[in-house]
Amino acid sequence: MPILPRQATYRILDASINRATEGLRTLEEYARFVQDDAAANACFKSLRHDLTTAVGRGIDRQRLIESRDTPGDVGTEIREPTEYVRSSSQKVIAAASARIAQSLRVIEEYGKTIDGRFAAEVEQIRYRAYQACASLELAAFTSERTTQLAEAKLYLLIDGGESEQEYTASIERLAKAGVDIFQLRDHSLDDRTLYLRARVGAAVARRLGRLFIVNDRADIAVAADADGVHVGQDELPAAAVRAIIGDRRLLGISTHSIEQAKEAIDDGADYIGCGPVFAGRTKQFDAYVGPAFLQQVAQSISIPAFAIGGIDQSNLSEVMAAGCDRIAVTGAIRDAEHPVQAAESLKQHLLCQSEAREST
Ligand SMILES: Cc1ncc(COP(=O)(O)OP(=O)(O)O)c(N)n1
Ligand SMILES: Cc1ncsc1CCOP(=O)(O)O
Ligand SMILES: [Mg+2]
Repeated sequence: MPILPRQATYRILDASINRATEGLRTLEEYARFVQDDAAANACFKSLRHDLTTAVGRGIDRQRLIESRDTPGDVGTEIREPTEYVRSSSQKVIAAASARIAQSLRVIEEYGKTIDGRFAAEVEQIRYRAYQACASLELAAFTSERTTQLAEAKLYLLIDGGESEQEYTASIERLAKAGVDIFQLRDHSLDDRTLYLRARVGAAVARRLGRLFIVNDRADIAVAADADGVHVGQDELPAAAVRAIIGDRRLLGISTHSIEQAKEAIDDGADYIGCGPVFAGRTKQFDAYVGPAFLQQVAQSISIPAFAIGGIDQSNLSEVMAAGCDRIAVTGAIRDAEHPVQAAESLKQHLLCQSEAREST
């Protein structure tokens, strides 16, 4: 005795099979055209093919097609506003992965009422799909981070703020004003508060499509699910940081000479900080590298390099004249009368410089 009218079961199966194959195709295209990953591309293709074969063997195609009634489907009108928004390709992957998992489960469950062997075959496909989707989603996360880093111009070092609310509101305002990367650098916080601020800051930054880095503390960067960590010359060496953060998070290293910059690349840094260029109010130094170091970096360093130290609107042209169009700042924004306007203005100048360079 069927648990549902056969027609309804076939309608469910038809819709879910379409959903699953569309989701698999979405990931197949990402693996092929975005990741250039032949193995992942082949994996999704074979999942799609195996599902189609299983359906061909276990389900009567004519009944599937006959059951289709798109105009009479009460579900086609129901849409969540979020279905129309994917703020990044990584979100496309996440949505497609969820759709695949759900629809394979639906096919399996309703398939059991038609043919147990078919349901068992779909179950195996579902397990393979879980694994393949998770790998692609992780790879998408990593490549999105790298792309965001490559495009970043304005990097802001922030403290933990007066309260969590003030801190998150400030990140939101400044992200909208054009800050690409936030770094939590606050030596006054206890570990618990540092972790909590890092966690909430990383979540807010991710929602807004910005990167979030933790200063000095690889352990907190991982625990808070931040995008990476920044270390100086006297802190944990790169290999030790990598052992904690893995390959998927970003590693930034401070450099004060061209030799250190080259060493940072050899050690696997994703980006470098170059400074201190000028004297500023945030941190005092005995010596400054000046724009000459930035010029050396521009000529011979291939990874993103952020000039840091006393940079503001008054000396930005010197930094840019040295060939550097990425900066990391604190005081220029924190101490400005209007921090949002200061961020907007710095960003605008940096972008103008990059565009001018690209067009020559
Ligand atoms: C982007 C960036 N560049 C340089 C630094 C300085 O790091 P470090 O030399 O380790 O000094 P502290 O920040 O730890 O005082 C940075 N934080 N970020
Ligand atoms: C942490 C750090 N490292 C080199 S300069 C600097 C401080 C950057 O702040 P500011 O932009 O206010 O000089
Ligand atoms: Mg440090």
